[in-house]
Amino acid sequence: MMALDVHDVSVAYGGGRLAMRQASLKVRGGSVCGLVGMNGAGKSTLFKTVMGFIPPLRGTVQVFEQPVIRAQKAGLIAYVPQSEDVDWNFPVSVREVVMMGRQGKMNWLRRPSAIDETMVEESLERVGMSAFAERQIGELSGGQRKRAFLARALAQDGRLLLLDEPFGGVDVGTSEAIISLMGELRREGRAMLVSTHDLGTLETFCDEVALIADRTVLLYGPTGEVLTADNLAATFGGRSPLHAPPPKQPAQQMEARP
Ligand SMILES: Nc1ncnc2c1ncn2[C@@H]1O[C@H](COP(=O)(O)OP(=O)(O)OP(=O)(O)O)[C@@H](O)[C@H]1O
Repeated sequence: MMALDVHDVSVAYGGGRLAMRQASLKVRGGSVCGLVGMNGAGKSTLFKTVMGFIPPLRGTVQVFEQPVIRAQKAGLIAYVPQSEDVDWNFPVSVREVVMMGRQGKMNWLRRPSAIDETMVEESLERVGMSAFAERQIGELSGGQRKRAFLARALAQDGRLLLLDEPFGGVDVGTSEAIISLMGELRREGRAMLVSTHDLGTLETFCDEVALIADRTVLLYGPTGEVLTADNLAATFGGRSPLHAPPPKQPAQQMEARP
């Protein structure tokens, strides 16, 4: 089943300039799609559109074959924000953050059930954060902060996970733990859209990659096919970060040498 189907979507903030134009992208259930592009290319805008924060001016977004609003209400979409988007001074413990993932599933009294409690404990355990459950979020390291918000997404039990730069500022151990967790989630049939600036690791965890440039999806498809020098040059404005630039001297000049 298609977990995410973005079809011909254009959006604008506050009715101004287009921040996303005619973008299309599909992500299957049980797969990971990497999202790469320069700063300002439109990755966060795509996330916000998929979460239903910005209504498209044109086009459609479907999550597990439902309109976004319905998918959100059903708790199908879980979001792991960029660290910059979180107020780390907010007085809340790790366990409380993870419990927030259960809110959509609680009754009107908002009192956690035994299932909610179990899901929270299991999620903390899965990301190796049980020992930090009572810690205030402002007192965590960068990697621990990521793990806490990953646990919140796990507790929510979403089927489409949006991870905004999960590898930003984390050490090798945490990066490996996140990649291994993504493998488990993929085997459970969940889908993931993962934005990253770390092109070197894309092939280790992505089934597919979407290249975002100039506020649209330039291209998406199987990782090996998409990550060519030409495609990366088109995405990063001729400055492909994976490959060295071509030699400056034209071939003819070299032939003329003795
Ligand atoms: N709140 C906003 N109001 C108006 N324009 C915005 C807003 N947020 C982003 N934009 C514009 O929309 C375009 C896409 O920005 P977006 O934040 O989606 O890029 P990004 O790929 O996530 O960049 P980064 O890698 O820097 O996070 C940019 O031209 C940006 O200036």
